Amino acid sequence: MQAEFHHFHSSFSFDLEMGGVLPSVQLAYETMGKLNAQKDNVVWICHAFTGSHEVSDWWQGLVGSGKLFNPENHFIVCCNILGSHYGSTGPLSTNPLTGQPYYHTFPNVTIRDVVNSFELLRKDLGIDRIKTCIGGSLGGQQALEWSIIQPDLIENLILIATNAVHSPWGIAFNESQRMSIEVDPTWKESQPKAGIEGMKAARATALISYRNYETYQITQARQENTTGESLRAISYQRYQGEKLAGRFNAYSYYILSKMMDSQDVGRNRGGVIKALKSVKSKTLVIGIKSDALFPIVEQEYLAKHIPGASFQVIDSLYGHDGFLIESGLMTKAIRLWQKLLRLEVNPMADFFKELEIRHISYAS
Ligand SMILES: CC(=O)SCCNC(=O)CCNC(=O)[C@H](O)C(C)(C)COP(=O)(O)OP(=O)(O)OC[C@H]1O[C@@H](n2cnc3c(N)ncnc32)[C@H](O)[C@@H]1OP(=O)(O)O
Ligand SMILES: N[C@@H](CCO)C(=O)O
Repeated sequence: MQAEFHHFHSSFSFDLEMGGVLPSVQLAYETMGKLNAQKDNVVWICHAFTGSHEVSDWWQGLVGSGKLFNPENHFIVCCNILGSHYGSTGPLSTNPLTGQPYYHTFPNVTIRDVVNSFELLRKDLGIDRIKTCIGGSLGGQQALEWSIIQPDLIENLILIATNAVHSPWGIAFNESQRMSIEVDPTWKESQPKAGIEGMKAARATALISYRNYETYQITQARQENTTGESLRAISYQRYQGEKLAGRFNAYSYYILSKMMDSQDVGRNRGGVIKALKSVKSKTLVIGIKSDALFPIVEQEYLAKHIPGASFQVIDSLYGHDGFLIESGLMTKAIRLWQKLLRLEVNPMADFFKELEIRHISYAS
């Protein structure tokens, strides 16, 4: 079944959490399958940092005919997030008030703003209930936030390699990447490629956090009797920067890294634990053992405080990026959870008693 691409447009001004305003909003989104008569087959997939709404492309292992999310049974929706590069309102869009691209004037957008923009699209599509909402990393931050903003909307929530509050470690990585962009002399300019060399360096730094020591040992092993520029890890870092520069812009990179930093589900809600306790969705949390950026202690924390949540760990050579790559393991984990839900079994209670000490130290 073919993916369909659409644009939603709202000509109303859209207020942002940090005080900015977008005079109008456009959202690019992909759908697969059809909304059924009962309107109970919606799967909403939230994409990550440099991803796009083209989930049929970047998550082929999970989405498609015969896959876990099958358009023959499900109505699958994935929406490009505000501030991104792929067709939703972002820094390269024209500001209708000035007739010029936003560039540096694009306002800060938080995870909550993204969820509020999804709400516009959801209502336009006539969706009253989401059967399953799933996301990894920045996408998981959106899915979690949505389940808190609208506690009766999402029946099943799947959070992968994500967190409730973005950590000082994660913020430090993001700030270091923004610093790389800022020192690019073209960053001050107002043109689509401003800061692009800085963004290449930022991506190379980010890659280190998306993978880990072991990944590089195996995929970029030193060859015997080589040194200098021919060391594999050197050309790999440079190639990855070039590759992203071919499909993204530095303004979006900057804005979306700040969006990731904004994640704190407890903000103005009486704290993180209170916010997590308000989640009513049946929840599966998946952590990746080798994730250096969103370490599994963050997913343990989610699963401990979201009522009735299940928790599964998968092993991957790819660290954090495993959520984009390990389709087989994620499918297995989700199918097992679906089976346990049918049997009404939650094997988590004893597990969390054992982890109590670690959670206390993480929360304090
Ligand atoms: C239009 C769009 O693509 S947007 C939607 C898709 N993108 C997203 O959703 C964003 C998230 N995706 C990603 O971050 C990545 O694509 C991932 C994590 C899924 C996979 O990462 P990849 O970069 O493909 O994997 P990996 O780290 O194995 O690198 C492979 C690439 O590096 C190259 N490479 C590997 N080692 C080296 C080296 N030593 N020197 C130079 N190049 C190298 C490979 O030739 C390969 O190049 P190619 O991508 O042009 O084929
Ligand atoms: N590789 C991912 C990592 C962020 O989760 C991306 O570029 O979106």
